[in-house]
Amino acid sequence: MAPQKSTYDVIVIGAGIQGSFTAYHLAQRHKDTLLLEQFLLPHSRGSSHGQSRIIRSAYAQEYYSRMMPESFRLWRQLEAETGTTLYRQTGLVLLGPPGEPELEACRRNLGVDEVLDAAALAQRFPGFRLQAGQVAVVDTTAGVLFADRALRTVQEVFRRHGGTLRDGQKVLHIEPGPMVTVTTTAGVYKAPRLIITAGAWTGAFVEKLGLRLPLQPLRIDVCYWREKQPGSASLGSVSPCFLTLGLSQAPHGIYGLPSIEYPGLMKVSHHHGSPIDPEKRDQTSSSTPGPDIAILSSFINSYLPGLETQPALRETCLYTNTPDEDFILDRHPKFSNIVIGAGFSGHGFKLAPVVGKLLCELSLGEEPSYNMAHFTITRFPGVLRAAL
Ligand SMILES: Cc1cc2nc3c(=O)[nH]c(=O)nc-3n(C[C@H](O)[C@H](O)[C@H](O)COP(=O)(O)OP(=O)(O)OC[C@H]3O[C@@H](n4cnc5c(N)ncnc54)[C@H](O)[C@@H]3O)c2cc1C
Ligand SMILES: O=C(O)[C@@H]1CCCCN1
Repeated sequence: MAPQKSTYDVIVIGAGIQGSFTAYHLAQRHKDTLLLEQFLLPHSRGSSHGQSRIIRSAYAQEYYSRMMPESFRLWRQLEAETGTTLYRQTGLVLLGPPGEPELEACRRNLGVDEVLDAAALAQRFPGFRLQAGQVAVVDTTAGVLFADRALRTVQEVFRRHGGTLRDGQKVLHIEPGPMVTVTTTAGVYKAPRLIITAGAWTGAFVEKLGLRLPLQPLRIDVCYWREKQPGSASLGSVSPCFLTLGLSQAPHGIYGLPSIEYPGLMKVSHHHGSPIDPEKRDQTSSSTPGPDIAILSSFINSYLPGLETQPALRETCLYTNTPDEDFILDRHPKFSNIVIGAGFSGHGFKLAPVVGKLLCELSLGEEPSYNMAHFTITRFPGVLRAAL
């Protein structure tokens, strides 16, 4: 057997959606790229699994909404390149109290004048019942990304462009230097550039490289609720995604997507979870309904009368949050040939094509295509440990 190749132009650690898109951009630019993943693919232990994610232009922060046209374009390009459907336009309803600052900022950034009241919303989307005094803003560009399929597709194209993907290899050690050495459970690899996109594991990882990043992994309970009338909230019906802003009973927001994963079951969950060590995620039981489920049940009872009020199914997923919920996309302050992409705080999937492009640009020493001020490591004080 020929000895395994061990030297590359770039090594990317973590084959979730961010690492996979980063590797895809690098390979498209003819960089000899190695993408390493600790688990056998596909897997459901990180943040990128499941069949659906929301994609929307509606963002309160202009620096994200400005990236969305390019992200939509790159998703379409991937669809065209592979002949695969990855996106379904459904629209998205943002709902909350009138004048709520985030809702207003989203409306402004969308360039939408219209604000719907309960009657207007019910006419457009019959499944929704707004509460008195609340309003809705509609993002017509929004829809659902077919997440598992998207991840598989981007990895396939990466390979087609000559990239190497090795799964079932956990990275154990990184030795910085002009040639970075990466030791895994199965081999030793070298490259002049390294990119770390290790999701919820990133904090522990970079700690060994002298960085204390404020990354908090959260365990998210994903809940599915049965349609009383089968098919009423399916992709084929007039059923949009939705997101609440500024509701007092759910300050982090409640969101939902039409029934996709499981016919007849609509996903409705909190945009929040409980702190967890990613290595111990299965040690906490999720079988007993907690207070968060009671809030969701009550929300469904009021706003989505077409659904039953007890969850039919619960799954788990991981967020990795930063304190300001903005991403970290930056070079290591001391080792500039090591780039870090982390802290996607539960909203990174839709932007992965642009994130991948930015991480690729940072790694190749190019001027990034967008203003990176909100994504720097140094916005957090005291991240560089004195010892290094
Ligand atoms: C329930 C839920 C709903 C969401 N909804 C939306 C949404 O609607 N819209 C949206 O835009 N975003 C959404 N997100 C967020 C989005 O899914 C994440 O931001 C995104 O998947 C993060 O991808 P990642 O590549 O950073 O992490 P991951 O997918 O976790 O990838 C990191 C990878 O690194 C690997 N790794 C870690 N350590 C090592 C090691 N030592 N060696 C080798 N490999 C390693 C891991 O195994 C993992 O595969 C949601 C997330 C969740 C959990
Ligand atoms: O990024 C998004 O669009 C969604 C919003 C709701 C929570 C999960 N992420």
